[in-house]
Amino acid sequence: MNLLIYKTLEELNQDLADYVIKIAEMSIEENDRFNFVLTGGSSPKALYHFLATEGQHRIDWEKVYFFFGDERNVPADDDNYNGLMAKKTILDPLGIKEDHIFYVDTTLAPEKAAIEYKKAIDKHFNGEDIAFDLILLGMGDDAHTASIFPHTTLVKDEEVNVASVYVEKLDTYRISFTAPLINKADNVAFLVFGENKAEALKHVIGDTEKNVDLYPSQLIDPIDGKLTWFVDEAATKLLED
Ligand SMILES: O=C1O[C@H](COP(=O)(O)O)[C@@H](O)[C@H](O)[C@H]1O
Repeated sequence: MNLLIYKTLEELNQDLADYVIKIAEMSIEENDRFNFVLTGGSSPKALYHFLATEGQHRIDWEKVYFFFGDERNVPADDDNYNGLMAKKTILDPLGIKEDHIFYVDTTLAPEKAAIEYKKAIDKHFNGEDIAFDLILLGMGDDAHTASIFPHTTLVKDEEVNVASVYVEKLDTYRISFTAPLINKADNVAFLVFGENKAEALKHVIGDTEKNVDLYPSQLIDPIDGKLTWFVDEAATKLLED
């Protein structure tokens, strides 16, 4: 595990954008495509804007396929739909074609949406091992990542899959990659900043004994891939040296 700590958000996003571009270049050189899983929520907006502006001419974006590590069970035109946030901040600005974007179909019931999403992934990988080139993840202040929330069925899900999950504290369904699917990726990067994430980060990174039911982000540990944390100083405030 590699922990990178930044003084400012600008430095963090600049470095993370460079890291995304570097992995994209390597993937395109090796496989002529880059399979990139986006994270949702509010944290990645500035990074996506950065990639769509400063990163615009640095790689061939036509060779990039975009996926979502989790989705909220809301219509595609709802502001909470992760796909809409990505559409506005990175996909439309870069002119990404629809057939390179794998949105979660929330017109379907959550369970069916998850099944169909996994089917679309299987089809894209065409029998090859499903190892994404890069999965970006955020982390909530309750230590959830993707939509693997504390004390939910997803914490114990051992299948390499996309699953639907009922999140009691939000009284809503989510559709999410399982931890085993995330852990098959070649590269996983967490983007975490802000003082409100400090308590969760302290446990996720700092605890010697794991409690994944309470801190689901502890489940992320790529089997053969690399895990990198991009965090700001505020989020590391409670970490011991
Ligand atoms: O609900 C979600 O939350 C996490 C963290 O979001 P943030 O707003 O604190 O950045 C996010 O990673 C996940 O994709 C999203 O659906």
